[in-house]
Amino acid sequence: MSTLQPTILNKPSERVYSVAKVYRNSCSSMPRDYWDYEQCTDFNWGRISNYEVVSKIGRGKYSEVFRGLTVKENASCVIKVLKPVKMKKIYRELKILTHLTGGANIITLYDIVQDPDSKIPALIFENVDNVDFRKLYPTFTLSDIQFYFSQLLTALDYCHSMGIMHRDVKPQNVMISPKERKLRLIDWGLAEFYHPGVDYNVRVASRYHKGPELLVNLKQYDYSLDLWSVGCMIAAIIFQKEPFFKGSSNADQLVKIANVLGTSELLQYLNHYNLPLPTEYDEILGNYVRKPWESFINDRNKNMCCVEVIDLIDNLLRYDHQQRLTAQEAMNHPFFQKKF
Ligand SMILES: Nc1ncnc2c1ncn2[C@@H]1O[C@H](COP(=O)(O)OP(=O)(O)OP(=O)(O)O)[C@@H](O)[C@H]1O
Repeated sequence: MSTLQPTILNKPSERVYSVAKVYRNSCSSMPRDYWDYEQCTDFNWGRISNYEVVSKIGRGKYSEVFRGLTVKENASCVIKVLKPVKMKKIYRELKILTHLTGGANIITLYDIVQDPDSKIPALIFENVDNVDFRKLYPTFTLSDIQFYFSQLLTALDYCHSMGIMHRDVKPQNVMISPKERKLRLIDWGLAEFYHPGVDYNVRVASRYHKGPELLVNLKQYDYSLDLWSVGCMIAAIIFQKEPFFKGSSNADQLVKIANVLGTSELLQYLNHYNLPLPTEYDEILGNYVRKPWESFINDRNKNMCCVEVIDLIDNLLRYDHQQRLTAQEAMNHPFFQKKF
């Protein structure tokens, strides 16, 4: 076996100002090949001839996705053909998926195959008969929200416990088949291994679901980033405002957040971690007073706005990532205990 070189993947920053409240040593307690997707890249490749493309279902930034069939069993599957990106990113997604597959409500990875000529990898997944969230979410009762979000939080608690942050939680990445009452968290292409004190790239997640930490360039973020995105999803459904924070650019996204959570509270957050407000906000950030959640209640959504769900939203949509509920705390929140 060749000796592994030192790596920056788990190298803490010179100034460590924030570490995860939970599961901070999940990766360090595992052998190096668990998290080192740069130097430990042995995978069991399957045979591409075992799968057949049926029709196209989607096109993402990083892939083309097809509905497919397994040749032997004639069973349905999903084939995600990756676009040419850095091998490092591909290996990261493959490694993370091989660790997480089999976890509750995590999309199951059946196989990884490679086109023999182009060497382009394709991932073979279980199929979910997803109903588009724009059609599905408006039909949700509080009991449905309770059911599906406890499923989503279970998936997140599992990946966090395995030392992995998803970093792109949004409705488009949560497949739901209401007929089977099945939820699967998909798209692990931006997911990353968590190591305490490491500076991460803040250019992750999709604009409307980006946590404030990403928008203020706080690089030592952790699993709690995913809980912000969950908060955005729940708030959007409850208040019938999709998406809940609709920024027209990354900078405007933070302005939209400050408009609700307040400007002085944002400055307090930055102050707490001794970080400057990036200069791009100088001209655009107004002095907003925090809005009470009740101000989002109206005649159309009032039946959804129970005290417990508002309190859950309040405890997820916190500037300070360390003050947000963890996935496990969220699952134990009174909203999930209530009988509807
Ligand atoms: N297992 C699956 N079952 C059903 N549909 C799926 C499945 N996997 C992916 N899809 C569909 O394909 C789309 C793209 O998949 P995915 O998000 O994994 O690709 P991506 O290239 O990383 O996308 P993005 O640009 O949004 O990051 C999904 O939004 C979904 O509509």
